[in-house]
Amino acid sequence: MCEMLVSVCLIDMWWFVVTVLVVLLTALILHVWRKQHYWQRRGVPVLPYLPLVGHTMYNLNVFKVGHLWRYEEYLKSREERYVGTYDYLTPSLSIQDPQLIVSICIKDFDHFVDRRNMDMTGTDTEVMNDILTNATGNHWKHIRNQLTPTFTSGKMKDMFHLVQEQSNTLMSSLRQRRDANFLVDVKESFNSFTMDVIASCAFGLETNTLRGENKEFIEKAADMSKITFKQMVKFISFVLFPKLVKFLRISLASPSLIYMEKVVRDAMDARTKGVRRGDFLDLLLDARESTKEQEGEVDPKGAKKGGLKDSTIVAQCVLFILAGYDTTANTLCFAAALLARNPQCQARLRAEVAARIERNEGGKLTYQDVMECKYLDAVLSETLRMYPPAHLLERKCTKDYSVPDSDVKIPQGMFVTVPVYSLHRDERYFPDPDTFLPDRFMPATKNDIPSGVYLPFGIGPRMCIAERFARMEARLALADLIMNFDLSVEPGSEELKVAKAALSILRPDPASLNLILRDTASSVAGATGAA
Ligand code: HEM
Repeated sequence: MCEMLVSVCLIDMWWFVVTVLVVLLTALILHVWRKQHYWQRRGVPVLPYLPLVGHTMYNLNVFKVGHLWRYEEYLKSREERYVGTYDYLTPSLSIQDPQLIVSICIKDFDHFVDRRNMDMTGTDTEVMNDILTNATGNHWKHIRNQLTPTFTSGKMKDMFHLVQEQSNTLMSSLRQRRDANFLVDVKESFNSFTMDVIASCAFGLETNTLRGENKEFIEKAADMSKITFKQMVKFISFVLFPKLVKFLRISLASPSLIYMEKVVRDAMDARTKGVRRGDFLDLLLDARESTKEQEGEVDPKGAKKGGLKDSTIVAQCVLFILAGYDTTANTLCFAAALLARNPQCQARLRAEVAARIERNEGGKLTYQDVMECKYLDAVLSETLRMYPPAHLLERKCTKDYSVPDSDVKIPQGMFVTVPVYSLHRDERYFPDPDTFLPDRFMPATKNDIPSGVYLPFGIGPRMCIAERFARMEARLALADLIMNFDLSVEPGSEELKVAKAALSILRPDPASLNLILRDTASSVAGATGAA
C-alpha cells in the first residue's frame, strides 16, 4: 500500500515536472516567435532568418560570407524600400531605397546621429569612449568639429611628402620581395605601407615596417583589426547583453590597444619638447591650443566647444590606425589585382600618369598631379565600387522617426543598416556591375550616378572623415606602382576572390594576390604611345 502511494507520488511529480517544462518551453517559443514577428505584424517584408539567432549569424559571416548572402537576398527584394531583419530577437531595418538612404543619413540626420557604440566607462579601455567611430550625440559632434579642420585639402598637401617617402620605400620593397619569376604577394607590402604611412602621418612614428623593422608595432596593429574567437564571443555577448557586459566590466578591446595607447602617449610627450612634423598629432595639438579659451562653452545645439583632452587626442591617433590601415591596404590590393587582370586599363592609366610626369622638371609626381589625374581617380573609385571595404553601414535611431510615405515607425534605439555592396552591384545603377569599368567614374558620366547608391566612404555628416587622405594615399601608391611595374596574374589564379572573414571588412583572398611585377622601363613608352 505504502509502496503504491510512493509510486503514485513519483508519477505525479514526474508529470508535474514535464508539465512545467512544456509550459516553460511553450512560453519561450511564443516569446521568441512574438519577438521575431515584430516586422511581420507591421506588414514589413522580412529577409529569411533562423529562429533565435535571426540574421546575426549572416552578419558575422558564420554560415555564409555576409556580403554575398545579403546580395542574394537583395536581388530578390530590391523593389522594396526597406526590409526587416533581426539581431537575435531585436528588430532592425535594412534600407534599400536610395532616396530613403539620403533622407535617413543626411536630411533627417538628427534622428540617426549614432552608430552601435560600446560604452567602456569604468573599464581599463575607457579611451574607446572618445574614439570618433564610437562616440555618440553631442560628444561625437564636439570631437568631429575639432578633427574636421585637420583633413582639409591644404593639410593633405602639407602631408603629401610624408606619404611620398613611404611610397618610394614601397616600390623598393616590392622589387626586393619578388622571386626569380617576378612573383610577389603584394598584400604584405601594402599592409606595411599603409601602416608606415598612418604611423608617420598620425603621430610621427618612423615604424619602417616596410624595411622589416619594428615588427612588434605591426604585429600589435594588425592584432587590433583581427577578430579572435574570444573577442567574437565578447562581441556577441555585448550585442545580446550590453548591460551585463558593462556590469562585469568586460573589456572588448584587445591588449594591443593598451600597447598602442602607450606608444601615442610617448609620442605626445616627445612632441612637447621636439620639432613639428606637420602630421595629425601636430594638428590636433594646435587645435587644442587654438580653442583653449572656448573651453566650457557650448554651441546653440548643445555640443561642447574647444578644449580637446589629452585622452581624446590619444584616442583619435589610435583610431587612425584602426580605421586607416586595413581599409586602405585592402583597397590597394583589390586595385592592383584588378589592374593585373585588365591590361588595357593598366596601359591607359600608365599613359595618363606618364604624361603628367613628362611635364614636370624633376620627373616626379606632385600633389596637384595626383589630384588631377582623372583616370587614376576613376580606377580607384571603380575598385571601391566593386569591393567596398565596409560593405554595410549602420546607424542607431536617436529620436523616434516616421518613415516618409509609409506607416512604418523606427523607434529610438533601433538600428538601421544600408547594404553598400548590394547597391554597388545593382545593374539599375551600375550596368554590367561585375565588370571593371573605370569609365563610369570619368567626368562625362560620373554625375549620372544617382545619390545614395555609391557609398564606399559612407554618407552624410557621419561619413569617413579621412576620405581625402585615403584617396590621396591610394592614388599616389597606385600611380607609383603603375609607373614602376607591369602587373599581371600568376597563371591559374585569374579569378579574383574575396576572403571569408569575420565582421564587415572585405578582404581579397590571398591566392588572388600573387601578382607578377615586371619593371616597366619599356612598357611606359608603349603605353604613352597607345594613349
Ligand atoms: C580606402 C580607405 C577607407 C575607406 C574605404 C573608409 C571607409 C569608411 C566608412 C565606410 C566609414 C563609415 C561611414 C559611415 O558610417 O557613413 C568610415 C568612417 C571613418 N573613417 Fe574611414 N575609410 C578609409 C580610410 C580611413 C583612414 C585612412 C582614416 C584615418 C586616417 C579613416 C578614419 C575614419 C573615421 C575616424 C571614421 C568615423 C567617422 C565618424 O564616425 O564621424 N578612414 N570610413
